[in-house]
Amino acid sequence: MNSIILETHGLTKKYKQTAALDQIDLQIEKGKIYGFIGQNGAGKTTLLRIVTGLSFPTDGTITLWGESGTAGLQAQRKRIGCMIETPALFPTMTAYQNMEVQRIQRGIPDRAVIEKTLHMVGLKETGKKRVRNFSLGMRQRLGIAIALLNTPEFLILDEPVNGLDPAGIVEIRNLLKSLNKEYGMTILVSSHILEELYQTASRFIFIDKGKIIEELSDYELNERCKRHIVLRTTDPQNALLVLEEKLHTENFKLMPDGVIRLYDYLDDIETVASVFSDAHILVTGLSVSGDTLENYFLNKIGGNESVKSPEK
Ligand SMILES: Nc1ncnc2c1ncn2[C@@H]1O[C@H](COP(=O)(O)OP(=O)(O)OP(=O)(O)O)[C@@H](O)[C@H]1O
Repeated sequence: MNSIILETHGLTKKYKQTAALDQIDLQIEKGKIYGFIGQNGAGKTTLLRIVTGLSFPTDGTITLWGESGTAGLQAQRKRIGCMIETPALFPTMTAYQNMEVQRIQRGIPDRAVIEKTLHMVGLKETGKKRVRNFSLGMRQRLGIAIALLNTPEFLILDEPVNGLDPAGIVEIRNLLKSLNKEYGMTILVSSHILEELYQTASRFIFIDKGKIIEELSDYELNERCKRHIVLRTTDPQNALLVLEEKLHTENFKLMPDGVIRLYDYLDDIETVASVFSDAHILVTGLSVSGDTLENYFLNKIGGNESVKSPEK
């Protein structure tokens, strides 16, 4: 099955006493956008640097498109585009001129790739405008354009929305979605703020203190963060009938453990209690649950401290 682009097993990186990465097992599938979420110092950059060959692991294996030997990895890395450090842009040059410098440095023969790539990131019309007059969002898009120069199948971006204002975040979000949708690009993008990638990624990988602590789909994340009433009864089947017949809702879900999640009546929990009492169904638990994205993230990493971006 060739849908796995990147796979790591027991990937570990130690700096003296610090384990920047601790036994990371990871799989990245073709065609998805992965949000790689973790607070500052969690290990995101370290992992991305190892995948792109800028750094080496202390232990563990890494496989790219099925290749894991040194030469094989080097060959496969040509299929990756990355923006890990802020790209060195020449402020007095235009977007095109900056791209031309990069093209020559990287020995990419086809000049037409510049126009094509600038078009992909929505910078084709910037003409003679110098980069020093670009917004931060435009500069980040130019950085992404540079990462796209080798027409990669797999794009790796480290905190591309860091420091951007909401409009800039939307620009990058739309860009990543279109690269994924129109060009089928697989994307791994890191951030220390879940909210920033929430509407972009289709899968989320949470990292904390060098360990992967959870991986889930956008659907699962939505489910966990969606506010709902948690209803426990001794008779779930009849409880569902009561919801339909007395509260006229089908907006609920019976979970495998018999708990009912009700997505209506969140502000009227007393009514819910009273219809069950009238129907003589014993309710053993009734509470409102669900989290904001930020709380979900904070709970995952087990604390409030140092999660918020110092820049914000
Ligand atoms: N060259 C290095 N020497 C020593 N320690 C390092 C080095 N690079 C990273 N670390 C440590 O490894 C850990 C992970 O750092 P990393 O940069 O990967 O985190 P991050 O999740 O990318 O956070 P940030 O967003 O702040 O870059 C941190 O404790 C960091 O201090």
